[in-house]
Amino acid sequence: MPGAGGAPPILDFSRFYQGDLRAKQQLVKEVRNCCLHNGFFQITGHNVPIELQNRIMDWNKKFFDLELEQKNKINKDTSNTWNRGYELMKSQILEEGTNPELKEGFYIGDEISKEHPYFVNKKLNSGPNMWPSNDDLPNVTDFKATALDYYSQVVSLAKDILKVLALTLDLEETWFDDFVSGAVATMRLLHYPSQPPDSPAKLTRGIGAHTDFGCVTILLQDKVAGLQVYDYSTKEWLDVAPTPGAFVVNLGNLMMRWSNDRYISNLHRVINVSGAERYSIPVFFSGNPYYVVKCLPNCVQEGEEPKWPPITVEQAILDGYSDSYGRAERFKKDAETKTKSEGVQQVVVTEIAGA
Ligand SMILES: O=C(O)CCC(=O)C(=O)O
Ligand SMILES: [Fe+2]
Repeated sequence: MPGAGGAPPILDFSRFYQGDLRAKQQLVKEVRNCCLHNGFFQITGHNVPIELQNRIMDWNKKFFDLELEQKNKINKDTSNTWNRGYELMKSQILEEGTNPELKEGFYIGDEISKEHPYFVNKKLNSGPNMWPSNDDLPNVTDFKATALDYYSQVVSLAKDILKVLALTLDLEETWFDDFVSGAVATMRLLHYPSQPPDSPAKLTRGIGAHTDFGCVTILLQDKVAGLQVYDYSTKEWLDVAPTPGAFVVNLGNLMMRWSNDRYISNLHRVINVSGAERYSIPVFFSGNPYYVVKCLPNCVQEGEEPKWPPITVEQAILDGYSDSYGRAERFKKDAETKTKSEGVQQVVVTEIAGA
């Protein structure tokens, strides 16, 4: 039975679209098993064309092939947008005690205007997006069109996945509609350089062990492995081998809160010891920033207290980001202080993280 154990199984999502009720119920059952087991599954049979997946992955590689100086012109910290643009290597630490992560990123969201209420009110994910110039990245209009097409198709898939998730929780298929209406989502192009084989022991991560902050994440991997999911029953890290055309889907913290921890927002990480460059594209579906997520009535027994207090989507996401980027900032400051106090020019970061 898919979802009963081991690495995230591949489920055929076309059963959601086919109109065969028995097949759809079987899909719901398989998804529920995965949610209860480790909150991860993979899907094929979705409507996002493989050709579009390939095109956005090609652009991902082309973007990160630019010179650092070109990427830095659209650094996400140099604009008044939130979470849009280029993110330098080593700017985040998701796992306390590890080194700044060996990944660089590029954040893209809805192409909203400066008049949009989310931008005016500085709500989550405020745009507009930042794109390289055509001089730096020839044919950038195609990059932009491909990225936005991919983004909107994956966001639409996320909404279908939420319908299935509602059914797994014995709710109406439309239960998440208010949360979905006006939802924000963030797409992140990622590049992980290859790491030395002793990386796990040296506390070097492509991305440290973390859970995702939002509701559901839909991830596209290229051909290079490196993603691992934690298995609580065996206390082992399970590899999620890339499968052409498949998306990896995982539940985020909001889904865990809603279900009073019945569903798992699971730890995962990336350590790329493959010897090759790794690229991936997660799309984080956060939801309507104003929406308040609170324990579902059917996930709490009579007389039992919900494990989590209600929280707005916006607060939950902001907390997650500020923890992880704040940690990287503190790490840099500690490293500087240590450098000054010891009078040395270079800091061996692994020593500090392990200390
Ligand atoms: O690159 C991957 O495979 C995973 C990325 C991830 O977990 C994240 O960005 O939250
Ligand atoms: Fe993640």
